[in-house]
Amino acid sequence: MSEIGGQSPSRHRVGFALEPKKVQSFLQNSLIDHAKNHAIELIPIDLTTAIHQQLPFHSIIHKLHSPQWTQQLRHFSLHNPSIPIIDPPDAVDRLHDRVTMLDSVPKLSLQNDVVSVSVPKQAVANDERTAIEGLDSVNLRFPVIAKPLAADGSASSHNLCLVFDREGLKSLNYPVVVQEFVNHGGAVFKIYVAGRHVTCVRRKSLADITEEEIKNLKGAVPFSQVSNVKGSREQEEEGDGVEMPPEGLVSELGRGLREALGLNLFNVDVIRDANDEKRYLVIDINYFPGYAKLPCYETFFTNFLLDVVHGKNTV
Ligand SMILES: O=P(O)(O)O[C@@H]1[C@@H](OP(=O)(O)O)[C@H](OP(=O)(O)O)[C@H](O)[C@H](OP(=O)(O)O)[C@H]1OP(=O)(O)O
Ligand SMILES: Nc1ncnc2c1ncn2[C@@H]1O[C@H](COP(=O)(O)OP(=O)(O)O)[C@@H](O)[C@H]1O
Ligand SMILES: [Mg+2]
Ligand SMILES: [Mg+2]
Repeated sequence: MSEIGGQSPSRHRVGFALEPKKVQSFLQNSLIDHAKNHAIELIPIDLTTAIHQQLPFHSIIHKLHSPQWTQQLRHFSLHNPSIPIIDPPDAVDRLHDRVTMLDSVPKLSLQNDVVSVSVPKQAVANDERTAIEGLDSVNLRFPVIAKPLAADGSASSHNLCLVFDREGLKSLNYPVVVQEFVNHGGAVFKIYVAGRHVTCVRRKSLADITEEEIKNLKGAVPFSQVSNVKGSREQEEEGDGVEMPPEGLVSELGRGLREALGLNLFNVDVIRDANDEKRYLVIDINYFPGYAKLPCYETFFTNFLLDVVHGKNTV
């Protein structure tokens, strides 16, 4: 466990401003101990007390959504310009909107003979009418996936729907992004970035939708229920047997997005089109995601913190 009192002056103290749930899932003893072995102390910031009263910190990492917190952080940063805030709140904000989060991807122009990286066709809709207009404007056909425009960490921001026809557009909680649904073999690749460190894992995803299902399914199906819909197929755990993306793609995408977004701590959800194995699509980017789910997250994250300690490689 971290020592709050009596820390040696040579220790680098990192303050973490996180929801209690995230403190529990992320700041595990195994990480705290591993970092401590490298002279780094990880300290949860007490959110009920001003930050300056909890000094010294040599750097601050944060994932909190309230405007009051952001204001407090900006104020603190203004008066303590030598303490790095990882990452800048304005850059983090860009990930809280499902359109702006993907803006950088096409600008990276990641394509060659073997792979291309893009985003699914999509349009923003404020109501049923603008949804229909939006789908027309980008030449999208059903089925589509509807995602809340705000990706602000609220439970509702993860309530997604598959929409099979116009009728299904009636029941959505607007504003949403209506997005091309791409069959991708039931596996999503999650690329985790922590500064210059990048790694990729494969996870279970939505099952593909068959032509038969497209003919038979109607309305809107909230995600959590998709696997219960009659006719939808079983999928393998964790997308077993699905080939991983090339390493070059993983590192280039991680590095390129880190620079373009001006962020150190995020992950990227990527799928591969089941009908075109060259076509990779970025569908989601999350700020300070669940690193603890990575194998050896203690080493992965501490290596990033060591870069911070040595003042290198933060964007
Ligand atoms: O809690 P976890 O470990 O599942 O992490 C969540 C992430 O899971 P992942 O690492 O991508 O598998 C999760 O990623 P997804 O959006 O599910 O792809 C989010 O980043 C989530 O944060 P928020 O609710 O959007 O603020 C993350 O939740 P918080 O832990 O930040 O609340
Ligand atoms: N365009 C898409 N085509 C096919 N499946 C998708 C698409 N977008 C999302 N999904 C599926 O929905 C899941 C959740 O979508 P995502 O955009 O990552 O939202 P969240 O922020 O809630 O994780 C993905 O992991 C994937 O299984
Ligand atoms: Mg996701
Ligand atoms: Mg997300």
